[in-house]
Amino acid sequence: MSATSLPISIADLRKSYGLYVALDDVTLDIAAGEFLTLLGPSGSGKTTLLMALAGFVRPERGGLTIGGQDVTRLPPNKRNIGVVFQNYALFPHMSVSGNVEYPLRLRGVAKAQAREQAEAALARVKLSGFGARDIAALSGGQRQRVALARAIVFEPRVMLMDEPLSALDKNLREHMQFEIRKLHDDLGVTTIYVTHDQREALTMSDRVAVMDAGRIQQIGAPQDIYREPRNRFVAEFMGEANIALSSHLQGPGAARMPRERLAMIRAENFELDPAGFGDDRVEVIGRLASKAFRGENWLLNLETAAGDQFMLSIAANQGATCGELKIGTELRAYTELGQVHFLEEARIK
Ligand SMILES: Nc1ncnc2c1ncn2[C@@H]1O[C@H](COP(=O)(O)OP(=O)(O)OP(=O)(O)O)[C@@H](O)[C@H]1O
Repeated sequence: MSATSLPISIADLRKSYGLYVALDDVTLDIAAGEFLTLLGPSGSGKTTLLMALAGFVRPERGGLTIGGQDVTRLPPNKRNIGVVFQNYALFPHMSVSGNVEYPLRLRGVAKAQAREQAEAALARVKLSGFGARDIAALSGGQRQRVALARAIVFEPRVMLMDEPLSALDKNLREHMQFEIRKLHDDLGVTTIYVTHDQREALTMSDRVAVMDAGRIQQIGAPQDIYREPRNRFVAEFMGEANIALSSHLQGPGAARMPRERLAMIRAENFELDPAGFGDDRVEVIGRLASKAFRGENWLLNLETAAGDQFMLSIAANQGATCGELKIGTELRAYTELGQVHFLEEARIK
């Protein structure tokens, strides 16, 4: 954690557009130096929350503090926050250094000093020597780096990033996920990152806040949220979740489950081979409705007599026979009681 990183506190923040409540009394504390991701579907309020923090959206009620200072009524340029948007928002008519120097020039930093700081920021994002280039002469990944350099050049206390990688192709996107995380770790600046990509959220974050309908449905470390989602919404938004009533599951393990609860089992926690399963065994019996080869795994869809659908993800190196399975075949899939997670009945309202 660097000396510049500060904690953020969001208390009962509310924002409506007409009758539509975009932020429904959001309360959230972010530790100094933390990397927190807001994850949620389109329209869940992620950008509105970020913009309220940046000062571009005015909440009707609630408060925001950064490092203990109340910033709720402070204009954006007084908040000392670095912002990176989806579409880079670079000035196309300025050079790379012109773009990176811009926030410093706005703050009245002298030209020579600004140039020096811009060079240092460009070096941080591995763009040393690119200063004189035109923005138009850069690749998407390089432009995103310029946007990052521009956001860090004035040593902000907080960084806000709104889907900064969504315009990039998959490989570059994955590479940049690590680069951004590394930059965060080097600078130690408190970061709030917005995405609707659950894998990106799991990869990058210290904690993830899952949002739906203007509310935080769950907040926690990536592994905890993935393993122990509290409700159906979070379970289904994070990975392949099979959800069924506990009374619809079979095997000796199922007999020891609480009754009439919603049970969640991740697709990758099923196996087709019973070897190694004992008295904790939980079974699902169903007909193969469809199958798909996805490179590292096979995805099998079973339909049970009770009408439940189960997706099984069978590792390709263990599922050599999956290719031969005929649609309509009855299959028995196995997991352990320890892999069954019980949900609260519904999403938090
Ligand atoms: N200026 C506005 N006027 C009216 N409604 C708005 C305005 N800005 C946002 N909204 C509405 O508020 C809700 C939340 O929007 P927001 O942009 O915060 O969602 P999001 O989770 O960031 O979505 P996305 O992933 O699509 O960017 C949406 O239903 C949106 O239509």
